[in-house]
Amino acid sequence: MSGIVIRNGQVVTALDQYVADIYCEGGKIVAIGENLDVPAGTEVVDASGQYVLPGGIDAHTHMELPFMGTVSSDDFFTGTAAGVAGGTTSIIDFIIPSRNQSLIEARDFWMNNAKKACADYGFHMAVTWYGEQVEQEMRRVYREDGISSFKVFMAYTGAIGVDDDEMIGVIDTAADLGALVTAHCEHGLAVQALQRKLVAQGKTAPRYHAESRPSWVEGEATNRAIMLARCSGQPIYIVHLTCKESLDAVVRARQEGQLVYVETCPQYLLLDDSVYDKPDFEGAAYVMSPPIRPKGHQEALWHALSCGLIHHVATDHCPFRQHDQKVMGLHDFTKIPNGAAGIENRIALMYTYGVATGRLTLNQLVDVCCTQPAKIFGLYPRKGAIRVGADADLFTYDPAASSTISARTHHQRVDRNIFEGFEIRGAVTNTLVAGKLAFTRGELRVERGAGRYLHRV
Ligand SMILES: NC(=O)NCCC(=O)O
Ligand SMILES: [Zn+2]
Ligand SMILES: [Zn+2]
Repeated sequence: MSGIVIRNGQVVTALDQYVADIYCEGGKIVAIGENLDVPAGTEVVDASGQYVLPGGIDAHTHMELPFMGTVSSDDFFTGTAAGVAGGTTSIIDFIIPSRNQSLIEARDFWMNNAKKACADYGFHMAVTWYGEQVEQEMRRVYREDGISSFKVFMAYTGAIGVDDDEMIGVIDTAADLGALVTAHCEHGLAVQALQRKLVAQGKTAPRYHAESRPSWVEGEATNRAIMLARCSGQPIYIVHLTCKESLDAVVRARQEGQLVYVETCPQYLLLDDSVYDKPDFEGAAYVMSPPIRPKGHQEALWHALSCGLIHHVATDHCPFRQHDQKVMGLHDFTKIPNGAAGIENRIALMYTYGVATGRLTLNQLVDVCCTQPAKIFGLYPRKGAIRVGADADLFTYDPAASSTISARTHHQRVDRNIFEGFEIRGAVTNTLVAGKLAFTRGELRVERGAGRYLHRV
């Protein structure tokens, strides 16, 4: 099998930066060094003046998710392809059974959908109800499918949300398995009460989505999730953390010696809640849960990221088209499908607004976008590393390029981009997935179904 060599790039890992060639064959990194001798016929990528990073991992995506009466608009193929265009080569998506549905039945449905992915994929298993059957099925997916992380929603009460009693059951079973519990933290009943009051007052526009889910509603649930994990002596992973109140809860727990992993997303770092005041229902594009926060929270998140309190920047990629999906909530914000796209822009945004502004080092960017998710979710050092024997998932980044984000030019299958008009410094120039050039000079060369399932035990 002929290989591929990336020549003369500045190789950047979570720890190092050095100039080297990287030779890949059979889907793996085979050699790293200066002026490597490679077999005749080897494809050459010239990365002079560019960075070479480990393929990005996005541990929070929702491809073709059935949700709020519709289905998220990127499927596993289009969503992973958009990720590849942005330097992301692996995702961890969520299997989300409906309440009372068998976890095994849901697993089969999601596994079948994901076969079309063009980049590697794993799954967290959401647990949306709890009992003896669920406990047995958690054990089964851990054993059979290497699903080593479970997710609970403290929001979405009456749909996929769980109560505290159910959450304790999930934490205890996960503890017994040595698996990690991840939590969406918002007080579900408080949100519902606020929604009812706002709608009764005729406050039905997208802005009221944010008002129905204030930061303290998230902060309370974050604190409670941490406390419930502590009762079982377990770590916990907080997904899409957005606000100071939640950070306070995390800091308290960390000071007391509890391991709390934290994830945030670019939208919470870069946008403020003025987006909900856009005219003509455009604020609906930003309806996601938790919502975009008022000014002030973003700086606190950047600080937490730069000092290592936040481990992973994921996207919560969950796109819904404006014209036929978001519009379902035109007269009632509670019916706007929650979610937005982001997988394609994550790394470029973190480079532009993190590294280029001096808030993050390049090594930190690699850490939070590539290495930490691999370590936390059982993929390291196969993923998240540039070393001999690791998967040949890599991308090159040209710091001299520039562009502007737009829904007109992105690959995500959605008609809005919540970062529309954002200036970008640098560009992803080549992405290798398992040693194959899947994106080069602006052209996607992805193969439907080429992605491999990631067993994580
Ligand atoms: N975040 C969001 O609004 N939609 C996707 C589901 C979730 O992560 O809560
Ligand atoms: Zn969530
Ligand atoms: Zn999500």
